[in-house]
Amino acid sequence: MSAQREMKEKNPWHTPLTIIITVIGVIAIVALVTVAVLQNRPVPQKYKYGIVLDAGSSHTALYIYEWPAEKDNNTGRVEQKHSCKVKGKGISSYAAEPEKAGMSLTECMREAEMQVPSRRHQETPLYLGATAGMRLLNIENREASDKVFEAVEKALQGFPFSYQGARILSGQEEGAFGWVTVNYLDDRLKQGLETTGALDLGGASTQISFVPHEYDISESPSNSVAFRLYGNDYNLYTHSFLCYGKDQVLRMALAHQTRSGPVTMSDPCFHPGYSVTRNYNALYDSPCVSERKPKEAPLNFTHTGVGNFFRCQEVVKTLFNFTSCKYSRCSFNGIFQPPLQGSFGAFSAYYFVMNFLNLTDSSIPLETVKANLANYCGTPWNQIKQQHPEVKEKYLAEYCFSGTYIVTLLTEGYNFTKETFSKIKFIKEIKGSDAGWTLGYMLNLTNMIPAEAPDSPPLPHAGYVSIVTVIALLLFILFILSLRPIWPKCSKKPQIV
Ligand SMILES: O=P(O)(O)OP(=O)(O)OP(=O)(O)OC[C@H]1O[C@@H](n2cnc3c(O)ncnc32)[C@H](O)[C@@H]1O
Repeated sequence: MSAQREMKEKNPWHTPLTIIITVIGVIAIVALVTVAVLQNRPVPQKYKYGIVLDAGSSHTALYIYEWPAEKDNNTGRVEQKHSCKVKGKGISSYAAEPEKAGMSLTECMREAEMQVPSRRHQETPLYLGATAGMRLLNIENREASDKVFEAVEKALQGFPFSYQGARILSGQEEGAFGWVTVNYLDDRLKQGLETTGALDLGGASTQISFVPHEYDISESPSNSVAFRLYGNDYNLYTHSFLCYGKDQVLRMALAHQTRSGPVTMSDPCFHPGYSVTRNYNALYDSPCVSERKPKEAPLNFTHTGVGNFFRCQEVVKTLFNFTSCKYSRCSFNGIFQPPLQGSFGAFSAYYFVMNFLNLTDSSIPLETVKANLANYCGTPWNQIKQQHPEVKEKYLAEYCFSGTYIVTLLTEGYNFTKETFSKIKFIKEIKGSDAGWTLGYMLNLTNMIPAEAPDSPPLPHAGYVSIVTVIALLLFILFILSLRPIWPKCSKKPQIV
C-alpha cells in the first residue's frame, strides 16, 4: 500500500496566500528601488548663460557666466565660464574715432558666439557696463562719450544675443557690485556669514566697500547702499574715488612734480637710471589734472628716476587732502568713512601690483612690505629690466610707484593699521571666477539673488527616496508579521498526501 502512495514533503509556506503576498511585496520593493534609482541617475546638465562686457579705462574684458538651466530660480550657482580680453585700449580712448570702439569688440564677441551654444544665443542677455574711463570722458566731452556708446551699441546689436544695453556705472554701483561678487563667490550671502569688504583698484578710479559695525547711514547717505539678500539685510558703505585709479593717480603725481613746468624732473617713485621724455600736453590731457597744467611749460620734459620709497610716499601723500572733514570721521578728500570692519578682498590692480612684487601673502607684516618696496624702488632700472625681460616695460617702470601708492592709500587713506593690514587678501579670482563688479551686476539685473531665502525642501531628493524605501520595507515586514495568525504551522513530520 505504501508503495502505491506517493509521499511528498509539503512546505508549509507554499499556501496561495503567502505566495501572492510575497510576489506583491517583491514587485513593490523592486518598483520602489527602480524609481529611486531612475530619479537619482545623473542627467546631462543644461546651462543658461549671461555675458557682461567690462568697459574699463585701460581695457575692455568680456565675461561669460553660466548656471544650471533648471535652477535659475535663485538656487543654482553662477560661475564664470570664459573671459576674453579685448585687444587695444579702453573704449574711452576712441573718442576721436568712435566706430573703432565698436569694432574693437568684434573678436571677443565672436569668441562668445562660439562659447555659448547656438540654441541659447537668443535668450542670453548681453550687458555692457563702462566705468571710470567713460565717466571721465563724459565729464570732459559728453558728445564724444555719447558717440562712443552709439558705436558700441550698434556693434553689439549685430550679434545674436539678447542685448540689454550699454551704460556708465556710477562709482557707487561699481563698488557695491564688486562687494556682491566677492561675497557671492565666497558663499557668504547665502549662508548669512559675516561679509568680506571689497577693495578695487582700477586704472582711473578706486573703490572701497564694506559692511561697518556701527554705522549711521544718515551721516552720508550717498555712501550707503542697502541690500536684502537671501533674507539678510546689509547696510553697505561704499565709495569710489574718481582719479585715484593707478593710471590717473600717476598723472596726478607727475602733475604735482611738474607744476612749475620744469625741463627735467627727478622722481623718487621711479628707479635710479630711469629716463624718458614726456609731453606736457599728453600728461595734462585728463580732467584729473587739466586744471593744474603749468602756464609756462616747454613742450616736453625729461622724467628721470631717483628710486626712494620714503620720498615717493611723501609725493603720494600730497595727493590726499586730510585737512577738511565735516563728518565724524573721514578717509581723505573730506569723504566720510566709518571704522573698517572685518576682512577685505583686494583685487584688480591691487592684485597685479602686489603679485608682481611678491607681496600678496597676508602673513607679511606691513613693515616688511614697506622695507621690500624701499629695496625694490632703490634697485637700478637696468637691473630691473634684466631681471624681468618678459614684463611690459610700461608696467615694469610703474611698479615702484604703484606699490608705494597702494600702501599709502591703504594706510594713510583708508586707515588700515599694521594689525588690520593683515586682514587684506590680495586676490585675482575666487573659485575660478574673476573678482570684479561684472558678476554682481549680472546677478542683480537678472534677479538671480532673491531678497528672501528660497524655501528648500527639508530633505534632499536622494534622502527622501531612501527614507521612503526603508519605510516601505518596514511596512511590508510589519504586514507579513500581522498575518501571523494565518501562517501555516510547521510540522516536522512529513505529510502523506
Ligand atoms: O575700473 P577702471 O578705473 O575703469 O579701470 P580698468 O577697468 O581699466 O582697470 P583694470 O582693473 O582692468 O586694471 C587696473 C589697472 O591695472 C593695470 N594692469 C593690468 N594688468 C597689469 C599687470 O599685469 N601689471 C600691472 N598693471 C596692470 C591696468 O593698466 C590698469 O591701470
